[in-house]
Amino acid sequence: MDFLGGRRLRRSRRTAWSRAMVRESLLTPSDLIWPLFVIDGHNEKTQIRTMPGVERLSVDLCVEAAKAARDAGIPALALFPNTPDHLRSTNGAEAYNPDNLMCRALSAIKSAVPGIGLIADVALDEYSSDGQDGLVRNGEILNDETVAVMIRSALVQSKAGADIIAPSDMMDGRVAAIRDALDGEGFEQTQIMAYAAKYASFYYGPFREAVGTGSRLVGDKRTYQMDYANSDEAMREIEQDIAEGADSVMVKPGLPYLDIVRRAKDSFNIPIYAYQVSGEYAMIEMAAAAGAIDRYGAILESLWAFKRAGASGVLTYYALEVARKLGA
Ligand SMILES: NCC(=O)CCC(=O)O
Ligand SMILES: [Mg+2]
Repeated sequence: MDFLGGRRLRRSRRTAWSRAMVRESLLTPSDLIWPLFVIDGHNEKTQIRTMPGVERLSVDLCVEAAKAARDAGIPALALFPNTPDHLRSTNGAEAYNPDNLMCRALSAIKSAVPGIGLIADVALDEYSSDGQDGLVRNGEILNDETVAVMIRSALVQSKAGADIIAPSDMMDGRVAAIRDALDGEGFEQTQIMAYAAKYASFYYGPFREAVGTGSRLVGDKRTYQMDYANSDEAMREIEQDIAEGADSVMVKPGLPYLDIVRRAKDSFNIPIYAYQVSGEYAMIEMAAAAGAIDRYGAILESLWAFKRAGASGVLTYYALEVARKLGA
């Protein structure tokens, strides 16, 4: 046969050893960040209907989960509290209660499992009775007033043991404001992982069930989260958060936004994380349960795609399962 230059590209794919030799990206346990949903109580776990296989855990069980994660080689956990209803309010004051669920989980894990990184989500949706990430006045999401509350929240979290503050709210100016406040209180070593390009996405549905905000949310988040039609704007958001002092940035959701991950990787010299969100998890689980796809094959393929796109790591509900299997 007369090939162009005689090249047979299949040659390198013929055997397992050769495929391994030419593989361009790797997936290891240290690429996986595990989100945990925290609830009140002791020895409590509750199911999340739309996230089969993921459970909300009381603080003592989060400590056990953290030990398992550490033993599997997972570098960090991302914590999300399901705040009891009676502690949610329009001003989100529970966000800066030093004894809130988030802070109790941070300090319990930090003292029992000091070797694992703790990422604390900062946004008001987990504490507000409106289900919005910011304070609401006459239907408007207030920017600067929200940032003032977030600063207080970030400080109590840092005192409780957070290693990384992760503002997920998309308010303007919050990275600089949090950096400034942390430095002023002696938390110069606390990192900021900015949810820099967070899209107003339909893929967050199951997460809202998990943290108990879905049923309260009135309207949507399109005045602060990004329009899924945009890519240039994501570069401006990332550039801004880096300028404000972010140590790393995040793109969210994950798989539908791999173009953003790749573009960010090519444009900025900073670690980029992607969040494989709850709706992505649910799609894989439900397709697999219906017999449509091979479950574990699809999971690995999805996680590898993030690495191929240039992500430094992935926040994924599959972290423990995959880290264990990769390490086995
Ligand atoms: N700050 C976290 C989210 O907003 C959603 C994540 C998910 O859907 O898994
Ligand atoms: Mg921004």
